[in-house]
Amino acid sequence: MVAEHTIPRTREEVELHERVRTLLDDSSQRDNPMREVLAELLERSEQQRGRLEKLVRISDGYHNVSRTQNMDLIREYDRQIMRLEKLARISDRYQSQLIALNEELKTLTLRDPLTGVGNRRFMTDRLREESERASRRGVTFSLAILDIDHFKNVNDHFGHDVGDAVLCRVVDTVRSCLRDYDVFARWGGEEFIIALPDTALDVAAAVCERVRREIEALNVSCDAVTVSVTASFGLTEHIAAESPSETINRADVALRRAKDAGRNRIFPA
Ligand SMILES: Nc1nc2c(ncn2[C@@H]2O[C@H](COP(=O)(O)OP(=O)(O)OP(=O)(O)O)[C@@H](O)[C@H]2O)c(=O)[nH]1
Repeated sequence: MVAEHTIPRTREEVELHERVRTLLDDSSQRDNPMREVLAELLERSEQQRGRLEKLVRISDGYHNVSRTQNMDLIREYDRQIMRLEKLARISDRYQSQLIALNEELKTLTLRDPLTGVGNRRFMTDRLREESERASRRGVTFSLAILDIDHFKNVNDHFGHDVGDAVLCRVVDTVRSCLRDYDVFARWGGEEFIIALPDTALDVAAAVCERVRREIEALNVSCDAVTVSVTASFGLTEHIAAESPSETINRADVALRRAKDAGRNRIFPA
């Protein structure tokens, strides 16, 4: 392989080189005492040039390796950045899915799965908030416990599915009679609580009467049968400084009285 000259000669250098070569090759100059010195000088100069070219080649090689290494590092860095961006996107998605799941779980723990209304826990939380709000602002709220009459008979005569259908229709009916900010939940079995914020007993009684009448007028068709039910109500107005369970207990006593008095009626505490 012919060594590539990495240090180009200038035109003057080439000419000088040729002139010295011609002189050295000239047989008439063979006995010139300067010839030997000139030949040695040329030889030394070529060796010097050879060393310099070697140095340049090593330095170029080193430069190329380090440039390749730099390029590799930059590519690796870009790859890692892309990977990190992807991870961040996945983590964002994962986080929003977790938040949504959390919300869903929270909703599930506060909802009655059959009817879709709030459950006992939901109502307990809301009543705590409502009684705090009442004492803080000096406002009132009324609370009614609604219990479907002889519901056991519905299940016993028509089956559990019909009983479930009745529960769902009663829930829809009650909801349609309430305002958006009224609070309604299934307290357990065939028993429900209605809390009416900023509502005194007489107004609450009128709301419950409308609900009672709507339930009485219901015809629930399911599994080839049509069922009608009635409901009894124990109603009370929250007393300042009273706990939610004390309010509920008073409404419950009124409900027992409504049942004892013949059902399908509203009894105030
Ligand atoms: N289908 C159905 N029945 C339920 C559900 N939860 C409770 N029950 C039934 O509701 C009935 C309640 O019966 P009781 O407590 O004796 O009350 P009742 O028959 O309504 O009688 P009174 O309240 O005295 O008028 C029981 O038969 C329970 O099995 C439910 O989610 N679905």
